[in-house]
Amino acid sequence: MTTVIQLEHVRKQYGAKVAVDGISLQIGKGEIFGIVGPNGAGKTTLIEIIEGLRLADSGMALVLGMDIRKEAEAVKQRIGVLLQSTSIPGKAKVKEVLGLFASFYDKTADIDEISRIFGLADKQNVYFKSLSGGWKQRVSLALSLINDPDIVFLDEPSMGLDPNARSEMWATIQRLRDEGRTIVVTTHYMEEAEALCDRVAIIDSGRVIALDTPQKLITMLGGTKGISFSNTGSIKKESLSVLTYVVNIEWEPALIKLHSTDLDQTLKQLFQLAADENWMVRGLKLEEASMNDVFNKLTLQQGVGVR
Ligand SMILES: Nc1ncnc2c1ncn2[C@@H]1O[C@H](COP(=O)(O)OP(=O)(O)OP(=O)(O)O)[C@@H](O)[C@H]1O
Repeated sequence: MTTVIQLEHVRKQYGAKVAVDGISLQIGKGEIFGIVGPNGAGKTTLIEIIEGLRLADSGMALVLGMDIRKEAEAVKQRIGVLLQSTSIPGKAKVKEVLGLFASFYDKTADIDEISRIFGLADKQNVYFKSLSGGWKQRVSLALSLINDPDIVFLDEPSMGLDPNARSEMWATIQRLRDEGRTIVVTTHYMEEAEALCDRVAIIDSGRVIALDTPQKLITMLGGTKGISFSNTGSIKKESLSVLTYVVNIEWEPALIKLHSTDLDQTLKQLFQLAADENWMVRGLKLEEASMNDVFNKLTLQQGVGVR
């Protein structure tokens, strides 16, 4: 894997507040790399250091082999950044916005091709401010590619999008990755990190507290899995104590939910218990651990509340 972003002990402090506390990591060419973490974890500060918008106090950030401290302008020509729609002039038409942003760069992508990819061909003469949120987001994404960048930074790319538009956005981002670009995504949606990212770094209090593929993080740290079934009235709470792999029971009037460290063994024991006591397991649902569980477990372990 060719490394396109290399961070060594990057640190940034605002007064007494350490926002980024000695982060080292590598991001490879052609990966979708997710950065997640609670509010105030240091994500924006870290990303803006990599983009050359903020200066680290110490440490080294190499982007496409260039030291961001010394070659920020050269790096900016080769990266794309998803802008908030408020940073885009509303009184300009879509084609004018695309032309304006293209003029900032030495090398530009084919604007007609980009317009086609994002379905903007029919919107060229529409004023940016009159577009809906989803269309504005498409224009923002098109702008982040206007210089045909090697690395694209997407901060909350699907914020405010409906589920269809979100899936479409994910498919587009995956296509960009398949073209060999590197995508760095920050998100507060754990299902987005799980569905979209090849690797995810969980950041808390300025440090990387976990970094791996979503599946490995889930396997390593997800731990328990949920089994729920109807509380039919014929089940006694005390008898569930024979379920040896169950670490927690949520007992509600209509539903019983078991958290188990071994799904298969618990199912076997549950059906055995039902047969022994002559009741039925009705409305059975299995719940796999998710990135949400990983995030909550890790960030709560650090003693920080989550959003
Ligand atoms: N310009 C600044 N001056 C002073 N403190 C700052 C500045 N920017 C960020 N901070 C502080 O640094 C810490 C990290 O902030 P940062 O914005 O990087 O976190 P974040 O993970 O992006 O948060 P969020 O998810 O809320 O956007 C926070 O405590 C924040 O208050």
